[in-house]
Amino acid sequence: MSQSRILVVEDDAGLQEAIVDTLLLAGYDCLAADSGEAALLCLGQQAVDMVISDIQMGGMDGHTLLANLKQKWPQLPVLLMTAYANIDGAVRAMREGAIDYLAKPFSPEVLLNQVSRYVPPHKVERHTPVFGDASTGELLQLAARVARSDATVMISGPSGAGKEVLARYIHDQSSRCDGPFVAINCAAIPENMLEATLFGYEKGAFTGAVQGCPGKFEQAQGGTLLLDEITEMELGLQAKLLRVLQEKEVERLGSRKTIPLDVRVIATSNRELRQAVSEGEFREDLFYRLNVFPLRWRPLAQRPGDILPIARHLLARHAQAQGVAVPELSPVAAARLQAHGWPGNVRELDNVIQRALILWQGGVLEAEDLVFDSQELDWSAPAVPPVGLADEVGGLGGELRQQEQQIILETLSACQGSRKAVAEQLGISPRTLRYKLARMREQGIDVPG
Ligand SMILES: Nc1ncnc2c1ncn2[C@@H]1O[C@H](COP(=O)(O)OP(=O)(O)OP(=O)(O)O)[C@@H](O)[C@H]1O
Repeated sequence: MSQSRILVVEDDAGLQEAIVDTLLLAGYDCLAADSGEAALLCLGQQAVDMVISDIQMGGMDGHTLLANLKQKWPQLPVLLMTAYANIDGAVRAMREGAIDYLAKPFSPEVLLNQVSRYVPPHKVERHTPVFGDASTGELLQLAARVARSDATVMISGPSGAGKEVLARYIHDQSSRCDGPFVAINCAAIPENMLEATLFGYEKGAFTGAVQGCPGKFEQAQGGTLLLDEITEMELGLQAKLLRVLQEKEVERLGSRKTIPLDVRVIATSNRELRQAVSEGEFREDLFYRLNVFPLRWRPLAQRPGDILPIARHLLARHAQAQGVAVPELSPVAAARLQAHGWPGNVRELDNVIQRALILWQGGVLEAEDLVFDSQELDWSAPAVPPVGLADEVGGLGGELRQQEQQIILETLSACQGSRKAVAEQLGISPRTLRYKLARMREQGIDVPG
């Protein structure tokens, strides 16, 4: 989400500073000008989402500025400020197209109240996932239909395929789109903190809980909660989650008060959920509760029509962020991208594109600019890894990791792919093993399913 930007036009330096500080504290981005002329100059260089302007200023006054703004940027909301004695002028300005006015003096709350009616501090960007493959088009159509209901959705697919992107799309397509979208990665939060993070806690609920805090469920009220990598949740907590989903209410840790919930839940997993159930790692009742509408993101290589549109989208995004022109892909580079196996899916493609932009020397982006994750691991290759990758793959750390990965692969093969047996044999938790396997896949290592 990006911040909304507001231009404050006020010739009283003290008041200008106070308004800018209030808006910055509330999360807005601000520009300031001390005259109508300076405001127009500023708008010629940077886009803003709203203008707040004084009416009485030396030189160009607020009315003339408003007329100029309406001519050049008719959709731009303009809020005017005026002294009590000049309310008539403010009423005239509203007829001329100002959205509203503030009578001076006003409190910070009144200012924020007025501003937030037209522009929220953070702009919610709604994107349709980029695609070109007919099968992805069908999946997105289905997702948009499911979005209209309040059904719980379970998104499965390999790591980096875009599960979170799809979850966000469902939220954006639903009637909850103006509500919050809250994501929590169940694998990234230490097990002992996950419950408190999900359900919230009251002051004193545990050592260190110096003040009460709402959980992710409460934060997602009126919106959507994404439970990413749900299979990483331990069984005890799964039972509590099931209860919350069934009762549609939550109790913060250390509290008896139940809080009714209006939250749509989307869960994701890069594991085969049925297998996790059959291995006793995932509760069957929770599986059925979450799996009301299953959606499956296929690996990138199985939707080849998506590869080039997503690659071009990522090229444009990263080139724009770096302030460089967006390069075209040469036909050979495009064919290389199309031919690659993408074990790390879109995340791997993103890495390849970012690396390509580092190597790119202008003109068309050539096949030589593409360094695939699997090349990076090719220790016999004499090529020097690109800047920034050397620490990642070289040195003692890289060698040890390579050995560890080799051991994991050998044990996997000896245990005929049983993750449980491998974890036991290597003396690590199944969760740690899954994390390591996911990292290996991201690096392009072919991990047997
Ligand atoms: N269709 C798409 N269009 C644009 N960007 C995409 C698309 N799919 C994935 N991405 C980008 O690829 C990256 C990985 O996507 P995402 O985090 O949604 O994957 P994931 O399946 O949730 O991965 P994990 O299982 O590892 O959490 C993100 O940077 C995301 O923006």
